[in-house]
Amino acid sequence: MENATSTLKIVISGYGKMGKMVEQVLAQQGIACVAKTCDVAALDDAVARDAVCIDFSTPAAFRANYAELARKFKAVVVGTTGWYDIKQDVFAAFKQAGTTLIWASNFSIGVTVMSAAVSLISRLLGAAGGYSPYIVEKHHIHKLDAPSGTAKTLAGLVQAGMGVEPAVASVRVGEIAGIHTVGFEGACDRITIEHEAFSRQGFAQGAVLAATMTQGLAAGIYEFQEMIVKNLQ
Ligand SMILES: NC(=O)C1=CN([C@@H]2O[C@H](COP(=O)(O)OP(=O)(O)OC[C@H]3O[C@@H](n4cnc5c(N)ncnc54)[C@H](O)[C@@H]3O)[C@@H](O)[C@H]2O)C=CC1
Ligand SMILES: O=C(O)C1=N[C@H](C(=O)O)C[C@H](O)C1
Repeated sequence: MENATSTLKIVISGYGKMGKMVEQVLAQQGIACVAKTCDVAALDDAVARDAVCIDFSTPAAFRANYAELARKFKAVVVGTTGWYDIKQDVFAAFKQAGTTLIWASNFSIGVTVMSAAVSLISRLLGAAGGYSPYIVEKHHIHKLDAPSGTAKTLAGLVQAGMGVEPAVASVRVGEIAGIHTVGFEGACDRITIEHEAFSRQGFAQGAVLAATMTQGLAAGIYEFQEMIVKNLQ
C-alpha cells in the first residue's frame, strides 16, 4: 500500500544553500524530488501540476514569481523572506488560484516554539508594564535581507503583545546560520530568550514537514507556526 510521502512529488525552487539542504532531507526521507530549478517560471507546467513546490529562492525572485507559483503548482511551501510588505497581494493570488500556501519566516521547530513563548512573555510583560523590548539577529554575510524575516515576525508578536515596537539590530558576520535573541529590559531585571540554529538542517526539515502537511489539507493560506503550535498543545 502507498503511504502519503511515497506519492508526494517535490519541486525545489531555488537551488542555493537551502535548496541543497532540502534536497538532502528529501533523500533521507525517501521523498521524490522531480525537479530543482533556479528559474521556476520556466518550469514545464506538466511537471508542476501535481507537485508541491518548496521555494527558497531570493526576495526579488519570489516577488516576481509568486503569481506563477500559485498558478502552476498543486501547493507551495515558501521559506523565502523579504516579501512581507506585499503579503496581502501574495495571499490574494493564492486564494484566487485555489492553491494551498504554507509560509514561514523560519521553519525550525525551535523558532516555532520560541515564537509562542515570545507571544506569552510579551502579553504578560505588556500587562505588567515597565519593560522595553529589543531583538538582535545575527546571520552570515551572504544574506540579502535585513532585518531577517524571523526578526520581523518576532517583532510583530512583541508589538501585538505589548503594544510597543521593539528596537531591532542586525549583524552580518562569517557563516552564522541564524541567531535570534529577544530581550525585555526592565529597571530591575531582564528576560532574554534566544534561538541558535547550528546548521540549515532544521529549516529544511520543517519545510519538508510542511510539504507533507499539504496533503489532505483544505486549500488555504497557512502559517507554519500556527499549524505546529496547535498540534503541540
Ligand atoms: N524560512 C526559513 O526557515 C528560512 C528562510 N531562508 C530564506 O530563504 C531564501 C534563500 O536562502 P539561501 O538558500 O540561503 O539563499 P541562496 O542565495 O543560497 O539561494 C537562493 C537561490 O535562488 C536562486 N534563484 C534566483 N532566481 C530564482 C528564480 N527565479 N527561481 C528560482 N530560484 C531562483 C538563486 O540562483 C540561488 O541559487 C532567503 O530569502 C532566506 O532568507 C533561509 C533559511 C531558512
Ligand atoms: O537567510 C537565512 O540564512 C535565514 N533566513 C531566515 C530569516 O530571514 O529569518 C531564517 C533563518 O534565520 C536563516
